[in-house]
Amino acid sequence: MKEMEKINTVGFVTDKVEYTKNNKFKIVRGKRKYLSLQPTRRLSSLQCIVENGVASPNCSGKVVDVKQKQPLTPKDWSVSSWRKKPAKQQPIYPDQDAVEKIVSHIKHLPPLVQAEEAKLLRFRLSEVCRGRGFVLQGGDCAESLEESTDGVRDTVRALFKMAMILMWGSLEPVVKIGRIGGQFAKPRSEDWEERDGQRLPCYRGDIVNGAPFDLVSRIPDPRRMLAAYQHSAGTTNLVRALASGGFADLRNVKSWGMDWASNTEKGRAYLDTAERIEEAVRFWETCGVSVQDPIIYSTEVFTSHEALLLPYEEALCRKDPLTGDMYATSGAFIWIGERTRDLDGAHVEFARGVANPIGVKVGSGMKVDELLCLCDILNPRNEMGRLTLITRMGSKNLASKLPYLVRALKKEGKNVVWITDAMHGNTYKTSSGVKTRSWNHILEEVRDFFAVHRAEGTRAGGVHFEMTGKEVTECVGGMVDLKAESLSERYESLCDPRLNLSQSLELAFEIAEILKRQRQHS
Ligand SMILES: O=C[C@H](O)[C@H](O)COP(=O)(O)O
Ligand SMILES: C=C(OP(=O)(O)O)C(=O)O
Ligand SMILES: [Mn+2]
Repeated sequence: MKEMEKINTVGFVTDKVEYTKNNKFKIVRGKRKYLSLQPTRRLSSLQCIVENGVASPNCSGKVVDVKQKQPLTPKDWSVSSWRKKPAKQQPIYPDQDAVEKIVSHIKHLPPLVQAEEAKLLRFRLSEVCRGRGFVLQGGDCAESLEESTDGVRDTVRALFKMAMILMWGSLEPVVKIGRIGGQFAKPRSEDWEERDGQRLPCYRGDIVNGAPFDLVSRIPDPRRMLAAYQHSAGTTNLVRALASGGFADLRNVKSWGMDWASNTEKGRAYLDTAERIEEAVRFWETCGVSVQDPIIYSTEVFTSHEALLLPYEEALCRKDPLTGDMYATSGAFIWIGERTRDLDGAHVEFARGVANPIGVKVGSGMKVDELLCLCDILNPRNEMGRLTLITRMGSKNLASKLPYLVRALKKEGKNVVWITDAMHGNTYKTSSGVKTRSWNHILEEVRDFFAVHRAEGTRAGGVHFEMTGKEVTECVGGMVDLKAESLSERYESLCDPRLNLSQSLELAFEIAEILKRQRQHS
């Protein structure tokens, strides 16, 4: 048996391993050290990360000497333990038996994502937590069951373009997470909606009821859970297909839809950056790295949604045969919303038992003690990559409210990824009652988020947007200078206003600048 010092892995080396026959290896000393700054997706047969005695996702080597694994799913938890807790924001279905019938049916359907995808994302997020990489999470506020293939493709491609811009600025990997393939359930401020004297239940997302303002549409219908499952299956499949081949034509900046940029000096600077990205890709092609190479044309995009509708989430929990842990297979990443993050509530109870990477929205009312408790409940082993905190405080509040939280978590040594949702704290209604957000407020909140982390010596780990690849007219401002009067021209969102493609790209260029400055000063 040959002893080897250091095996290069995705980003780690094990101190010492022993080769056994058939290219299997065992860890002699379990300590891991970070080795490479450039995690790679392409692993050779002997490359592997060992965490908790379990080989990493994508690992084709085999660990023969595993340490006793501690289960990620706690013993005092079950897929239905949330039912004993108060569950906010759940629809009131007229026929509960029909709900349970659909739920039992979904329990027997294939998972939408594999545990391996959730594990891989957890690893990617652990890298961000260690200070390597940046998260880009984005997509619709509320997905539609009527969304077309083109709509999904446009959003994913918008995410790709934004990610390329951010990578250019940060020179770090960008972890792409779509609000896609399951973002169908919406928490609402009001239970009822009134129009012209008629009062109906509010719209709670296509998985619950229909958006049209009529009684039939607004009555919660459990069959929609099945429809949402099927739509999510198709969307997730499309996202995977795009991820494995959708990058190729994006090396041509002309296909980015950046006509809006050519009229101003700032816009021309963006175009210049875009052209430099194109040149960089061409340079590598000249060096012999083919565009057919997966490293150029393939990438990773993970699915995510708010785990709000608990009977549906329960129905899609599956045990990972490799580890025995339970995973929410409705999406790779799930989060708990601002309205349902009560410490003793059903949503926190559900999320604490699944082994996925999870997120929690953090509004300006979050108390330090409350957040520390959430960290303890949701990440009792304080593992990197498990917990992402998504601030959504609004441009008026973030600079004054976030520092206390960041400082307290740093002091307690809590391992979290901080990202900012610069949308939900910035919503307002125009004088004619249309929900909108201003591009300037969004950028302001992002800037403050970076500034707070810089001042506290912590890491701004990413951004979260409601956005689409279409040129909708839902948020005001940006270089296209969208005015409140124009919002009705193409307002398509089923719930909150999204950034359109040009507003999203413009924001990505601004964030890339921040990341670049940060890199140059570090
Ligand atoms: O997406 C988030 C919430 O569901 C949304 O902001 C709620 O909107 P409302 O305040 O109009 O109910
Ligand atoms: C409901 C959402 O946000 P929040 O919980 O932050 O209001 C959302 O992101 O869709
Ligand atoms: Mn929203």
